[in-house]
Amino acid sequence: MSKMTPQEMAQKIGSGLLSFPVTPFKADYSFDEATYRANMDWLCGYDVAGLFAAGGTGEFFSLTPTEVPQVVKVAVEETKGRVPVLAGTGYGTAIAREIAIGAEKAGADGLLLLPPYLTHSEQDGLAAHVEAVCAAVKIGVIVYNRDNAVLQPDTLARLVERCPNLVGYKDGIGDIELMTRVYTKLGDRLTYVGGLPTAETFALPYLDMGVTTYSSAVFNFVPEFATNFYAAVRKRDQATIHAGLKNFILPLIEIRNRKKGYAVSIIKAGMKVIGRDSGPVRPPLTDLTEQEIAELTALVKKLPAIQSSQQAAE
Ligand SMILES: O=C([O-])C(=O)C[C@H](O)[C@@H](O)C(=O)[O-]
Repeated sequence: MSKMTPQEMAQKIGSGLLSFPVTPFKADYSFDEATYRANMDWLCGYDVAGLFAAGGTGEFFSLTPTEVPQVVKVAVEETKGRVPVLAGTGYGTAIAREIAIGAEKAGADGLLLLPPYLTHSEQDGLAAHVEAVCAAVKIGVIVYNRDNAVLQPDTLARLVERCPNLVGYKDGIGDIELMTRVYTKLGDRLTYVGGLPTAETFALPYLDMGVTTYSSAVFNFVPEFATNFYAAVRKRDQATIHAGLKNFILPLIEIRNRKKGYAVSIIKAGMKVIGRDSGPVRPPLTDLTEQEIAELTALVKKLPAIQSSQQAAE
């Protein structure tokens, strides 16, 4: 199957909800390919515009540069062309290029460029880093503003002139002024993705800043809720959005905020809650306690009642 052009990829992912699947591990922390395949096949049955293999929720930061293309290859095989598969890449320029090339060879339709490792840098250094990764592949690249990787609008404007395959911008910072300046400067040259932890929280205000989609981690284990919520955001259905935030997202965030790293660990716990146990998180993350899993179970069990009451209200 011919690969999507960067522009086709950008248009597709900007049109719908984005899935960031967990990467299942066995008890010995090795990649659990069979569970990953089962999860991929199941999630492809829902209305998603893209699937990001080995992203943040996929514990990119705990995978080796060799594992990432292996995970991507399985995702590409299992989605069978039903959904575009994008791959995480990152760390320093040399490793980011290596992973990007490997992911493209594995069949990825695009890349999400996560921040460099540890060091902070100036705009011209970040720009050279992004340009080097874009130049290494033909597929589309989405840059991820987050932590030590903050590209300013003028830098982005220079980059899109030099990198035709730079087609997306993911916001992981939550700075409204910066997001507004980026969108005002770059307009429809880029597709914009909301990428803050538990992205549903910010989806409606971000939509008014030109951010038409977001990375939904909870989609992993409550796909009906996540797709209904996204549909409500696109319709600006305030009642459904605020009910979903009040009854599910905000109580989930209360558990998520108890420990560092729980933004990913709680998603793995959610997989256990729905009977798709995807194993432990790899260190340095820690898993939820049994008590916290019981709280999450109670939250998930209430969802059907919430959704049916919303449908009744419509
Ligand atoms: O790689 C990433 O940025 C993510 O996995 C982001 C998450 O999906 C985040 O948006 C969330 O927790 O909803």
